[in-house]
Amino acid sequence: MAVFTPVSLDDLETWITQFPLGKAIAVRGISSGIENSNFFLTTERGEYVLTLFEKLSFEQLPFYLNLMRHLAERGVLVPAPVANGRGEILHSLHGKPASIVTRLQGSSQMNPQPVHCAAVGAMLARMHLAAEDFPMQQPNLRGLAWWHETVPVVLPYIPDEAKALLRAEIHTQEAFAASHVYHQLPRGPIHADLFRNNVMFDGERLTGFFDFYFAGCDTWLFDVAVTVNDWCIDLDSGRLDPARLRAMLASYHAVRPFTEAEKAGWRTMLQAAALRFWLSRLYDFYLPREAEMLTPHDPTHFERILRERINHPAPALF
Ligand SMILES: Nc1ncnc2c1ncn2[C@@H]1O[C@H](COP(=O)(O)OP(=O)(O)O)[C@@H](O)[C@H]1O
Ligand SMILES: N[C@@H](CCOP(=O)(O)O)C(=O)O
Repeated sequence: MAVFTPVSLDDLETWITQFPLGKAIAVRGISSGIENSNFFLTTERGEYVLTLFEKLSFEQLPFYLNLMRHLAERGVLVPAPVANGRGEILHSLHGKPASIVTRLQGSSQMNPQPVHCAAVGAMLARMHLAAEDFPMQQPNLRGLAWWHETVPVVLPYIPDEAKALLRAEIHTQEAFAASHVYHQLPRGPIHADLFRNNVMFDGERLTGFFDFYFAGCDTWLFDVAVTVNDWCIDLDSGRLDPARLRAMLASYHAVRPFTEAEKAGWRTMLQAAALRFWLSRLYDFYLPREAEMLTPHDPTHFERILRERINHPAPALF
């Protein structure tokens, strides 16, 4: 939507010399960002994305940037942070934290077919496995603790039917999180927001996952459920699309087979993933941040998905 902090070629002339990228040739603001100031940057060495972080701090960013570097080094298709001569990947520009990452080719596939879902499923499984030995720890900051804190904040704003659903679902999720099955679920760093707008395709070829700024350590199954709830549904009804669902899960399973605990927890996890985004959308809708310039996402989309997952349980996992 905006570039909040402008950057010109003049601003980069000296700053860019710390990187092995040659001279900056062009810098162009990306209008679609909502959190940060993003720029397509052309240098003598190629195409990059420059980001000035408007909200995340110098303390918060190392987890995300190091995770991207760790994944890129292991062949997972994600933007690779560019290190300066001192090996640093987090920098400062105009007083804001800043990074340069490699530019992914292509564009987001907003009308995905089974072939796209299969590619996303396989890359997601590769990502989970590649992140297994990532040494940094950060919880999923939009996980159960945040849901617990946020439910009472949004409850006063929503209609009675929605209140009942929200109360019942948070109880379901608290019981699930305390269960034996839940504690057996494999975990590690996850993307946690792998929607269609956070993946690039060049035709049918997946070129990368990006926007890792909700990443954290949580169950792999939660990541799969978040992804399925966006990629494998009919957008109007929230209903699962059997062909896209099969394609995504089969290709994930072929790389990293689902465990028995994951099979047992699958349906509840699809509900958890719907609850997560219903809650954040309710929060942004009823309690917008000061000077928020954006039209908030529609919360009822995820309320519909949650009802759908409860009333028409998904097919069993492989
Ligand atoms: N590494 C990248 N390669 C190519 N395009 C990118 C890359 N990172 C961001 N973009 C582009 O910038 C846009 C905004 O990025 P995003 O991470 O969603 O910003 P914000 O965090 O500000 O919402 C994306 O929709 C995409 O078009
Ligand atoms: N995917 C979330 C919102 C997060 O925004 P993003 O553009 O950073 O992915 C939603 O749809 O509610």
